[in-house]
Parts: sequence; C-alpha cells; structure tokens
Amino acid sequence: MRDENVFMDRAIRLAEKGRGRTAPNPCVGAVLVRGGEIVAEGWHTACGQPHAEVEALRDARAKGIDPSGCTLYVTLEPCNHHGKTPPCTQAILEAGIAEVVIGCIDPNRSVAGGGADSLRNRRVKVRTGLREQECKDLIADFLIWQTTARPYSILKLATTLDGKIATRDGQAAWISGEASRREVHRLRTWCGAVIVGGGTFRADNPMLTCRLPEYDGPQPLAVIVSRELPDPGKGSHLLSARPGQTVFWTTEAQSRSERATQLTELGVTVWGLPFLKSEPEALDLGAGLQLLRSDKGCLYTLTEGGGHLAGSMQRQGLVDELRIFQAMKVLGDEEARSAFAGRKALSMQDCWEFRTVEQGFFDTDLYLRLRAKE
Ligand SMILES: NC(=O)C1=CN([C@@H]2O[C@H](COP(=O)(O)OP(=O)(O)OC[C@H]3O[C@@H](n4cnc5c(N)ncnc54)[C@H](OP(=O)(O)O)[C@@H]3O)[C@@H](O)[C@H]2O)C=CC1
Ligand SMILES: Nc1c(N[C@@H]2O[C@H](COP(=O)(O)O)[C@@H](O)[C@H]2O)[nH]c(=O)[nH]c1=O
Repeated sequence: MRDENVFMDRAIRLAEKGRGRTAPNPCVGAVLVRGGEIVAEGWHTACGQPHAEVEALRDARAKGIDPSGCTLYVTLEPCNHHGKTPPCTQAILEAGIAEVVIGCIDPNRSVAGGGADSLRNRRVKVRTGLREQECKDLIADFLIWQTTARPYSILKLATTLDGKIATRDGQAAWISGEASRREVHRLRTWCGAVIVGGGTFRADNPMLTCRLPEYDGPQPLAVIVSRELPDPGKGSHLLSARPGQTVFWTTEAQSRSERATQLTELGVTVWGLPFLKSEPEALDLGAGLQLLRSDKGCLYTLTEGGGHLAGSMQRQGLVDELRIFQAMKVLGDEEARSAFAGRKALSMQDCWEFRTVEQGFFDTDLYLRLRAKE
C-alpha cells in the first residue's frame, strides 16, 4: 500500500488546474484508488461544469473501470445539494464507492456542507483531514469570497536578492527573467484587475495586459492608485490604448475635479475613495477592492507594485497571497527601491511573517507563493 498522502497530493495538483476558471466556486481535485494505485482522476474544470468527484467517476468509466469498491480521495467535502449540478454524494453512493477520504470540510455549511455526514449515514466510510492545511490553502480564495465583500487579492513582486524592485531612479526593466514574466502575463489572464501605484504609472508607463502570443481572451482592468489624477493630454499607454479598461482610485475631492470629468469623457472610470482614519494620507484600498467586486465583478486582483503600494496593501491587511519572483541579482544600493516601503519598522517584532505554500523556479528565478503566517 502506498502512502496515502501521495493520493491527496495528486488530487491537490489536479485541483490547481482549475484555478481561475472555477470562480466563484472553489478548485477541487479527486482521485479514485484501488489496490494502492490511482485508477482514475478528475478536477472541477470550470464553474457550471461537473464537480471533481463526478469527473473522476466519469474518467473511471471512460477507461472501462467499474468504480464500485474504490476509495475516493477528494480535496473538499463532497457537496450535498442541488446547485448547478446534482449532489456529488448521490453520484458517490450510486457508484458504490467504499470509502471517501476528504482533505477539508466545506466552509459553506449553509449551502453545500453536510456531505460527509450524509455519506456516513448511508454507511459509506468517511475520513476527513488528510493534508488539511494544503487543502484549505487550495480554497483560500473561496473563503475570502464567502467571508468578505472584496476580491481575493494577490500581490506580485519581482525582486533582486537584496529585496529591491527598481534602481534608485526607478528603472526596473527587467528584474525577473522571461519565464517569470510569462508567468505574470498568465496570472493577468485570470485576475480581473491589475493594480499599480501612481509611482509605477509615472515611472513605467505600463500596459498591464497579457501579451502571450497564444492568448486571445479578455484583458484585465488596469487600476492606478493616485491622490492626483494625471493630465489626460500627457500621453500614457493606458489612456491612449485602453481608456475603457482603466480605473483610477483617487481622493473624493479629485473624483469631482475637472480632470476627473476629462478622464471620464475618455471612458476612464474614476472612483473617489475615503482616507483611512488610522493613516490620514492613505486611501482606503479595501473600499476600492470592494468596488471592483461589486461594480466590475472582479473575483481576483493582481497588485504588481511598486513598493509603496505593496506596503500600503500589506498595512491595510489586504494581501491574501504574495508571489515573489526573485532574480539571482544584487543591486547593492540602499537607495534602490524596496519591495515594501512606507513605514518605520524599529524592531524585529514589527516584521510581517509569511509561510511558503509553493516554491519552485522559473528558469533561474526563485518563485515563492506565500501567505500570512497565522
Ligand atoms: N520589480 C517589480 O515587480 C516592480 C517594480 N516597480 C518599480 O517600482 C517603482 C515605483 O515604486 P514606488 O516608488 O514604491 O511607487 P508605487 O508604484 O508604489 O506608487 C506609490 C504611489 O501610489 C499611490 N498610493 C499607493 N498606496 C496608496 C494609498 N493607500 N493611498 C493613496 N495613494 C497611494 C501614491 O500615489 P500619488 O503619489 O500619486 O498619490 C503613492 O505615492 C518604479 O520604478 C517601478 O518601475 C513597479 C512595479 C513592480
Ligand atoms: N519590472 C518588472 C515588472 N514590473 C511590472 O510590470 C509592469 C509593466 O507591465 P507591461 O507594461 O504590461 O509590460 C510594470 O509597471 C510593473 O508593474 N514585472 C515583472 O514581472 N518583472 C519585472 O522585472
């Protein structure tokens, strides 16, 4: 018998394949095991499509395998309700599955939960909690959608080994290598909005689109955070090439200004946000995120920096996930721009601490996916 962690690890990897397409549903993966071997597998591919358990059963049948008597490993508790698809508990019972091993319980108790108990009541053996932390990490986005009114917020930064994101005069092209940058463009395909600070808007004149040659889907909104709206006459790529997909988060006073009217006439969206009581110079970024979800339907946002916006997002508790692409380069200049900026940290107690949920490389760049340490 193989270590059953291997089965759940495979289910987790399968679940990840649906990331970005299953929203507002969670990513889920499943495998069917008989005699210590994986005989079939499935994952939730997109919202409205069959759930992972049903896909795994279908995979078994397509291979001419009768799933009865198999053990099902599934990252999330099987649903027990009629939503866009029939309850998975029913499909599991009809297939004669002998045992169900669940990674984590569905947090959405009122609608989909109760699958584990329902199966137990129908004499199916059920165990829960295998690779529980990893399975919970898998649905961190879903938890944010369930418990807040904002999108799931990802912060991405390309850094040097000494934690810098640009030279002192603002050059950043390029810190990370081509493979990393392709991955960022891929991320842009499933994040509804890419957010940058005013400093980055002025320094980089960015496009913030996905320009992978094979991609022809919708482009994300471009969001710029700035307390002063730009002069629309001064050429910028965003205002000339994609004004209808550009959003400014600015002060309430600026949102009523002549500039705001001119930008709005171009098709740009201008939102006035309140200042934070605790930090009177800072706009309430959470209010902007909520508007992105309620007005534009964004479920994921990708903040790309720079360091002052990254620091502000972090101080406001709005970084659900941090993705770092670290190039094997050192600038060695203390005045080069830092990945996080905007506060005085006088003690090690002030550190923000993270835990790694995924690590790897894009070519020679180290890649880390991190979450706040609880
Ligand atoms: N390597 C990388 O991954 C990246 C590198 N970069 C580089 O970083 C540099 C820019 O970084 P940095 O100088 O830190 O600037 P930022 O891009 O972080 O912009 C800072 C500005 O954003 C606005 N802002 C951010 N947060 C708030 C808030 N809560 N309330 C109000 N306004 C806010 C303000 O604009 P305003 O002053 O207009 O009011 C502030 O001055 C550039 O050189 C760029 O090339 C940028 C992105 C990614
Ligand atoms: N310098 C840097 C990044 N910079 C980010 O990319 C933006 C430019 O996007 P675009 O105009 O669409 O090409 C820029 O404004 C900043 O947000 N990203 C990375 O992955 N690696 C890098 O080294």
